[in-house]
Amino acid sequence: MVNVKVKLEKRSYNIHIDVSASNLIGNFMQTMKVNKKILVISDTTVGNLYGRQMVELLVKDGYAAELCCVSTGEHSKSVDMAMELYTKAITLKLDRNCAIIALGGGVIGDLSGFVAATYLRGVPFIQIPTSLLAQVDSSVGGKVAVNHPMGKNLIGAFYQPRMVLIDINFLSTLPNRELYTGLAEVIKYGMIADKEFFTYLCDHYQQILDKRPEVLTEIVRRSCEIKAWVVEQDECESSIRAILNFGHTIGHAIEADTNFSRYNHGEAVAIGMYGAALISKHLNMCSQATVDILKHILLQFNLPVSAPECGIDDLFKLLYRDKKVLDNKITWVLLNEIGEVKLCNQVPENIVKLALAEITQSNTPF
Ligand SMILES: NC(=O)c1ccc[n+]([C@@H]2O[C@H](COP(=O)([O-])OP(=O)(O)OC[C@H]3O[C@@H](n4cnc5c(N)ncnc54)[C@H](O)[C@@H]3O)[C@@H](O)[C@H]2O)c1
Ligand SMILES: O=C(O)C(=O)C[C@@H](O)[C@H](O)[C@H](O)COP(=O)(O)O
Ligand SMILES: [Zn+2]
Repeated sequence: MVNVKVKLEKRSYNIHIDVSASNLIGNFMQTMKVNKKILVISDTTVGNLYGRQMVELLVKDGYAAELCCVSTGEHSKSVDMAMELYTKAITLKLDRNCAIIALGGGVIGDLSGFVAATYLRGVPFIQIPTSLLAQVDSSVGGKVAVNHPMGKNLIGAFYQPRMVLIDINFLSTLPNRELYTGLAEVIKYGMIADKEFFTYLCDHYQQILDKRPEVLTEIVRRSCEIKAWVVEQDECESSIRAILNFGHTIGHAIEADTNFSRYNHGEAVAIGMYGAALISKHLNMCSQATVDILKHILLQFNLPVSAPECGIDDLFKLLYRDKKVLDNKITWVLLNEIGEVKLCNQVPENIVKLALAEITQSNTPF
């Protein structure tokens, strides 16, 4: 078992990573000191694959676990769905010592975490991420949220889980498209913080695409380590945590502009990272060669680098819904070189529009 610790004083927790780690759920729950009643939230896809097995493991260890599945997909990350889950929690008479477990991808983690943070003003929350994206990113760090039709994650909180339990075996059933989307966030870690890790991804791309468990374990471990290192320094994003948003300013605008349905999160972030790299190059911060290396690995992992359905002006307006906008100025996460980014709130409009023009061209179909 690989363990990564997130050190946040009283809110510190462990990330346990292993093939078959979820079999130990009962043992880990004993250490949590929570009530025997547990609500497990999943989506219908993951619930059908792993929900019953998880509930049975918990029941075997004496827990009264109830599984509640919401429909699969980004549209479940809504206030309406949170309301349905509050109703479920009230009906089950969950009290403040009863845990909520998120069993699923980032949608389930963000939605369940939001419910856990707000139901009775906060109940214990455990993440069991099943998609690569959730294992490397969304289950760690405590950002929980639902979407508003006008923008991504606009209603949310910072609420840390008590534990993250990562079972690499879950990835065996993950569709390829969802593997690629998780890889977008993995590439992000290389770009923002670790050139050596970026090189590891380039060198092992075939083993990654073949889902070799030892290589997946390594990329999950290193990603969690980088995320923990950033979050420990700035839990509520008043400074350095913003680097985890590399590619997201444009990415979230693309998601909202296409009604959260054409591109999934990682795909939109892939286009957004390419857009941010183009802005960096136009500002002479990084070289064309650096932009090309990023584009190459994105394409190698079957990720898009353009969103031809989007219009420049629509995207430009949506950029201002970013949570990093202060005094009507966008804080951009820009690239110096692979492994090093910089925050910048002085990017001229014409440079942003130049990059938006490039990423809305349809020369690289997806
Ligand atoms: N809180 C954060 O820090 C953070 C970070 C990154 C992304 N996010 C959010 O996460 C969401 C995206 O997460 P996602 O990509 O996991 O999407 P998702 O939760 O929709 O999962 C993707 C798809 O994979 C399926 N799936 C998940 N695990 C599976 C498995 N083991 N086997 C078979 N199918 C499986 C799901 O049913 C779904 O169809 C977005 O809403 C994004 O904003 C949050
Ligand atoms: O944990 C963070 O901080 C991140 O920014 C991680 C992102 O990958 C993630 O998509 C996050 O949900 C974006 O947050 P937001 O604050 O821009 O909505
Ligand atoms: Zn993200």
